[in-house]
Amino acid sequence: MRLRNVRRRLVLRRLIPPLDPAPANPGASDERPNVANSYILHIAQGPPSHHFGARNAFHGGYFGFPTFAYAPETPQTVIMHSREIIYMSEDRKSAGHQLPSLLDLSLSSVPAAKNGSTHIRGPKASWLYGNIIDFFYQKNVGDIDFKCVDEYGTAWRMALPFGEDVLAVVDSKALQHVMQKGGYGYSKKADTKMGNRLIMGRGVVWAVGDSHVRQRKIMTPAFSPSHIRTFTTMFRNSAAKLAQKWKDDVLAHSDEGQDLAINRWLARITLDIVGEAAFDYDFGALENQNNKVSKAYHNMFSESVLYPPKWDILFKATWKYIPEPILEFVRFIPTREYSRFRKTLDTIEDVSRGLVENKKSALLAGDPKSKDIMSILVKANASEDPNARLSDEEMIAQMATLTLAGHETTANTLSWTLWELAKHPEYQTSMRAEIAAARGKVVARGDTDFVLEDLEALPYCNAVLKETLRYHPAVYHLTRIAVQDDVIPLAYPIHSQTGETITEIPISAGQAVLISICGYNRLPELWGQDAHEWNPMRWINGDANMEKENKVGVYSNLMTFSAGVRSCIGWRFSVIESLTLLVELIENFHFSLPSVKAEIARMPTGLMTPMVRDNLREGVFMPLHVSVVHED
Ligand code: HEM
Repeated sequence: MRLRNVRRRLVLRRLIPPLDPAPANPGASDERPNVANSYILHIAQGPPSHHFGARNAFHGGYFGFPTFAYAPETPQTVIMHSREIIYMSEDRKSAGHQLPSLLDLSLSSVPAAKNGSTHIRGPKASWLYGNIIDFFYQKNVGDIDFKCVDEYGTAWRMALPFGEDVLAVVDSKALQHVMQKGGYGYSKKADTKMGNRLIMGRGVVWAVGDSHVRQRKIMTPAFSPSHIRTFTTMFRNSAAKLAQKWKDDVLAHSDEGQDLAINRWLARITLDIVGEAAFDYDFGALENQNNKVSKAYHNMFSESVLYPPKWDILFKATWKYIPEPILEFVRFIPTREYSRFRKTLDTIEDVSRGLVENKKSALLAGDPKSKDIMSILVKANASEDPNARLSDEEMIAQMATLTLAGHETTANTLSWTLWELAKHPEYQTSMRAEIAAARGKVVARGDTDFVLEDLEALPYCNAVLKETLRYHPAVYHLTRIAVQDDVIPLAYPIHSQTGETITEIPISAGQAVLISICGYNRLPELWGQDAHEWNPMRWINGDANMEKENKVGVYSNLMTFSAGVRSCIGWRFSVIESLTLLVELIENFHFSLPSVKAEIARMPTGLMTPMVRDNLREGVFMPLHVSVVHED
């Protein structure tokens, strides 16, 4: 450690001219900053949200350099202590520049971890690939996480390529600290951010720092509980359309029912639903599976992300060193992943561009009634306040974001739900009975269909959905990077390599953290000894994780929709939509395992994707036998 510091200082002296005596910290403290531990940054002039010259930064720790950046236009010296900017030269201040917000710092300016989590136990890893290959080639998503929890407890150490250390956590207190209390203290990694950009554009999933704060704030009203409720009738109508389609066309000539690739139908209906809710636009996916948007998304992840080539794993590990404007060009690399992402994004952006223009004209022509999400965003854009507006590019990106984030994940969750129900028909029977009883009440009060309160009062249906969200979280991992030095507390102590008990983990700025959603959702300490079983009764009997002290996640103490300032904005949308579809399907159809035996695997395609083990070429595939429920 000392050697590394000495090396750092020597390199620093050679690279950077001597500093003036260090100024007092302009903040509350009048202590002189410790220049030896400071980082020197030359920043470029730019608009307030510009990620200044730090884009051009070397990532310190790897080569033993301090974090250092140089931008040739109007360079500006700033001294940073850790990630805090403690000094800005007078000429810059007198030119009206302010100390930039911490949030504005690009990830590439984060110094690499100093101590990391080296005393924490973890599986062996190769220096070149870390444990990444194991993750991409695991038989079923979660295999590695569950094994590590068994062996090391609620936190363990793994590696990313080129020996970068990553701290994996499933501990409730740690996750609460990192995701909720930490606010923006843990940001997205450069490769994750770029990955988000490639599939969704520069919308809210991609944005970090101030840009995220602004985008999220503008979008939040469109996802308020009261607004999402207004979609219930549309969800019900769409569910009824799917049921009718199956009865009239698909199953009409087979009394005994037949095997269906239910995932495809679910992807089509959830795409139509998000189209209507987000743009008031009918993608027409249910009627026409060859419509261009459905076709673009069909098997997008399984055909691009599954089993990535090794060169690409290493290539992505270098992205944090590459300035973002240059990284943009990876879109044009003619390999299966980058071409597929680019073509899909271009397709949805084309549709969105036209719709944004139509919405703008409709609003100008005085159509204030539209309740779809895009109309709300276009209306928000009439604000005088630039912080309450989205650019056209951002608006288009939000649409690409909502279309992808809003349909694949929900369709995936519903596929897993019906599969579990096919294996556990007793739950279908209980659900059908409670739906029939509720239907009786609806008829008795003179209504034609369920309202949201009726659906929310169905114990088995809600329990089955929650249990599937716990057991098969569509997004199973998130990665973050610590913006500043921190201490992560643990609810469940672990043992270090030398056998000491560890109750908290000090980390340095730059430390990568892996949030194992699938691991947390199956932690025996929280969910009981049967955590690895799909058992909806835990929600009915009250044995599910009811932890109050270290509550984490936005829904039912699950991590499935993440937590904190970047939690899933669409979780309510998804839960109500899923419940609506599930109730309609169980009321009208029986689901059982297909006539041809198929081993369903949880494949790592970026999402936890159901695929048939012997038929991976088919892509996402959940074949189930479906037959119509006949009234007695
Ligand atoms: C079962 C269904 C769903 C699951 C499991 C899910 C899961 C997640 C997770 C884990 C995140 C955090 C991602 C990250 O930090 O990188 C997220 C973010 C997000 N989700 Fe969902 N989601 C679902 C459905 C939806 C729906 C229906 C919508 C919209 C209609 C939606 C829109 C979003 C958006 C916009 C974000 C980004 C939030 C931000 O960064 O501020 N999701 N989702």
